Amino acid sequence: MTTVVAQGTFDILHPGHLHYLREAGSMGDELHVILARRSNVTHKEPPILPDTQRREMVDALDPVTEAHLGHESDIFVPIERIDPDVIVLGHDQHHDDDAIRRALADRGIDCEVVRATPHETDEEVLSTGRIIDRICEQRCG
Ligand SMILES: Cc1cc2nc3c(=O)[nH]c(=O)nc-3n(C[C@H](O)[C@H](O)[C@H](O)COP(=O)(O)O)c2cc1C
Ligand SMILES: Nc1ncnc2c1ncn2[C@@H]1O[C@H](COP(=O)(O)OP(=O)(O)OP(=O)(O)O)[C@@H](O)[C@H]1O
Repeated sequence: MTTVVAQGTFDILHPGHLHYLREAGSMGDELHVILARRSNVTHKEPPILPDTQRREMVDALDPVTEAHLGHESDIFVPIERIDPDVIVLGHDQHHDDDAIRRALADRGIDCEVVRATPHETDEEVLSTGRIIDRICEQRCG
């Protein structure tokens, strides 16, 4: 049994999220997704939707075995509980792969860290931030 972890904000869902979760899911038997707590999203605009509703939506997606709300202060607490074989970082996530590998090793967690690929399509796929910009451009006076 191979357990895979994906993670992110997942505010307003779009096909880029599905691509990432399908790819992560294809790497194992179970896919657990950790959602960033609103209080920890400080590197960009905080999510519009509440933590519980973002978790509920991701939990309902086909590739996902279970979605979990992240820890408030220590991102390795859910990892210790889930005990994954693979952590899949998003293609554009700002995390330092080697720093995560070192932190896992320091805690005695034996887990691979890999990067997902970008979603390549002919049609433009907007990120959550760009969807919100588009709503503002088209719907706000
Ligand atoms: C291995 C791993 C575990 C994480 N666990 C948590 C967590 O428990 N709580 C949390 O608020 N954020 C957690 N995060 C951070 C977010 O899921 C997300 O990666 C971060 O907010 C960056 O957002 P981005 O998707 O815009 O890059 C974790 C990230 C990684 C790489
Ligand atoms: N177009 C895409 N292709 C592949 N993966 C994507 C794409 N968009 C988002 N993801 C992945 O989905 C996960 C969650 O993304 P997240 O919701 O944090 O950001 P986002 O959708 O890019 O929006 P934002 O504009 O808020 O950064 C991340 O791992 C991210 O890399």
